[in-house]
Amino acid sequence: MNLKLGVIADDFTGATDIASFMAQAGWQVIQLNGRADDVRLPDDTDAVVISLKTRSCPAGQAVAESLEALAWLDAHQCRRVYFKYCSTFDSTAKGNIGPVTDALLQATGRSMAVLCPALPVNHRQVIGGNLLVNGVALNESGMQHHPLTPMTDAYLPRVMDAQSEGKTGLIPLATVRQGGQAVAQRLDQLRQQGVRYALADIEHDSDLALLAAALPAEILLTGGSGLGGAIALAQGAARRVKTERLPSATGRAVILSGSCSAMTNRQVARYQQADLSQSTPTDNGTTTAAWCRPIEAARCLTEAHRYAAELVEWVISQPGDPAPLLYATQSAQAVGAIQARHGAAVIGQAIEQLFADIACQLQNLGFNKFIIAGGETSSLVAQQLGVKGFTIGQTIAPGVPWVKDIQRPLWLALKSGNFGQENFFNQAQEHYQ
Ligand SMILES: Nc1ncnc2c1ncn2[C@@H]1O[C@H](COP(=O)(O)OP(=O)(O)O)[C@@H](O)[C@H]1O
Ligand SMILES: O=C(O)[C@@H](O)C(=O)COP(=O)(O)O
Repeated sequence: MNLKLGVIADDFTGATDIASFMAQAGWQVIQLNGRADDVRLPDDTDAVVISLKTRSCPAGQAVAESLEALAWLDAHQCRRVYFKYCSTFDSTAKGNIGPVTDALLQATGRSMAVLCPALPVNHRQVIGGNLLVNGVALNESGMQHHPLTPMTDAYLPRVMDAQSEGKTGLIPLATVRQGGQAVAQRLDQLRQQGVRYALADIEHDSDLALLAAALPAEILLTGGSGLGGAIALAQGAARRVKTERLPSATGRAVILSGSCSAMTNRQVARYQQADLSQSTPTDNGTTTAAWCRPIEAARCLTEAHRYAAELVEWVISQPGDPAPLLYATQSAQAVGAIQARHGAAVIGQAIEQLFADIACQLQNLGFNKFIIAGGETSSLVAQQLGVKGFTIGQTIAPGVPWVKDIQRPLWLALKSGNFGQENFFNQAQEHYQ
């Protein structure tokens, strides 16, 4: 095995995101659940993406699991390592992007890392070191309300320096656009200034292409999925024309939404609009379509097992088309009130676990398609479904492909909180064959 790129991703939606961009560029990509030592990789594998759930866990655990993943990549003769984190730089106050980057730098013997969260196709740009989401500053984009990793500062050098051992410097947009030599000179200059992390300004995909071509091999790669896709393209990956596989129309599907991101809120609202004549009242007096059911957060704490069984019964009693949706998705205000009552981590984990329990029971009952919204949610569900690895299928929306369990006839769509159009849940179901 001689992998061109090995990616260590801090959650599962992020992993499918970067895997899909590299696959679209023509690479053979396998996504693994952790180290997955017993998965046999196809001989022509170009890149492996190791999916972890390390975005919001304690920094020490994130470092340890990332180093284990690195050891696996080393053992598979991986030429280049990429640490994939969120295009909105999601991290807690204590990390984990900084600590993991520092640990990977030390373990790989490199002195500098590039930071490149930008993903222009999904409207994430870095200009003057500031991260813009849909044209507004990160801290005004809705990400300031994230349940686990609220982002309250758009100026990334400050965010990175607060959680890492080194100092961040900028590769300005003009330098990126001058290409290879200018970027190399800027990296040298930053190195002489004692800078350890070089944050790249990126406005368009064309800037990513220039950066991908300019970065020397001794720089540790870190960032969102945009740079990963650009690296695959830069290496002439579009040599393979693949027929992408699609989920089978036979077998049942369910949608589980544990994301409270702004776009997921709109997607859940849109999915319920399909036929309001069939709406039913919910406990808080609002109405929801017959195939959609909100989760009552407190019951995940007080009677988790009974509640999971009740929700499974409800899912299997639904006609199935459209796929039933269970959602914990709520507005930032409602989430704030729930967290104040129960604690953010406690309630977050309880809801994730409820979804994972439901998914496992439904899988045992023959469900073969799972559409999951939310990175932490998707990560726990995929881990507990026991998926060892995934092959990458057709793209539903930029950064969200259908993926197939490498060993079983089981399909998943793992949707990052803010990815996809408003009608994503319907779109995902239009891909069956
Ligand atoms: N109604 C709710 N109240 C409190 N926390 C919630 C609620 N719904 C979901 N959560 C938690 O919020 C977190 C959302 O994170 P995640 O799944 O990564 O979504 P995203 O992709 O939008 O970041 C999860 O831990 C989830 O369990
Ligand atoms: O880079 C991205 O934006 C995504 O790949 C990602 O990591 C999103 O995280 P979640 O919204 O928590 O799924």
